[in-house]
Amino acid sequence: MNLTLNNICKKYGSHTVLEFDEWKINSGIYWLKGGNGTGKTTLFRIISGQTPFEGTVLLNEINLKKQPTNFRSKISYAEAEPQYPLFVTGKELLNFYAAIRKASQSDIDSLTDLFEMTAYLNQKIGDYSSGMLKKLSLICVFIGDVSLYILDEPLITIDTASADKLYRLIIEKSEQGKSFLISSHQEIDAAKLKVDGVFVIENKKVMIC
Ligand SMILES: Nc1ncnc2c1ncn2[C@@H]1O[C@H](COP(=O)(O)OP(=O)(O)OP(=O)(O)O)[C@@H](O)[C@H]1O
Repeated sequence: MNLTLNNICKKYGSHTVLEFDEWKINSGIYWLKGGNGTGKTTLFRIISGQTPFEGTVLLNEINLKKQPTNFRSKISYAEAEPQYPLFVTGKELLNFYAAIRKASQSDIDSLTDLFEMTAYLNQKIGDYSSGMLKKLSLICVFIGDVSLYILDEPLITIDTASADKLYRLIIEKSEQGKSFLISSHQEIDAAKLKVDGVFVIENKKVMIC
């Protein structure tokens, strides 16, 4: 995996949030640190094709702006605060993801079992607790086969046991050659997950820590 961002500028109105010439990463697990409002979510939204920006984003030479469908099929993005229609059940949402990403039922079953969500799949999402909703979003992000997983604050609201399961899943996927970009305010437990690089956004630029 090779992700390259060039000549990036992102503004909300007249407020410039990101402005840098180049940022590159190769395969690995990367942690994006930083205080509130530094632009982590904005960076993730740019890379996952969720917000307009000036500049170029390439994943394995696939240009986000020129080949958006191909590009997006290589990335799976989990938002910090996932929002889904409240009137659908967990199962309906997962079936939708499975159809789009051509995943097998057995893959979904093993993810729902892992995060102990199988018993709640027939409930409407509106009845889920915030931790259950977060776990459902983590299951969604792991459905299908992509090159790069982008996890925005994956540890918020989930319990320690679920965090440990998430760490193990990240390691397993990484051993299969998948890459991760993870933002977290909480320290990532180095004994449980070894990262290949730590970055921070400072003065609108992504810097290595
Ligand atoms: N849709 C938007 N419209 C206007 N300003 C925005 C929008 N989204 C983000 N911003 C602003 O851009 C800046 C960066 O926000 P962003 O959410 O990317 O930061 P963050 O590092 O993810 O923050 P946090 O850690 O608090 O989630 C902030 O000043 C924020 O107010």
